[in-house]
Amino acid sequence: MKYLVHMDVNLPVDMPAREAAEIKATEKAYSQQLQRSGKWPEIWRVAGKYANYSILDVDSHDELHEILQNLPLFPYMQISVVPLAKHPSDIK
Ligand SMILES: O=C(O)C[C@H]1C=CC(=O)O1
Repeated sequence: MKYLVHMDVNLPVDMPAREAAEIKATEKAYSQQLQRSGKWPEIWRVAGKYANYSILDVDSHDELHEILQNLPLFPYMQISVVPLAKHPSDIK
């Protein structure tokens, strides 16, 4: 099951720089582990914003929720999810 996920990050302005750097590094490792596993096949930066559009490919709504909830930046994100169905004109 594929989902288009929009993540908009808003770190508190008073978060210490070291804490912000640590959380971003942990987030990157978590994201890259999921990319290697095939569950997070696409991630794109929204130009000019601390936001991304991603494709996640998982087995269930529950698995998607688990992955998103475990994002280290989850407490600082606005997330929206669009479930994707196959388009009838897709030739693949
Ligand atoms: O930078 C972001 O868009 C937020 C987050 C999502 C994956 C990752 O490595 O960081």
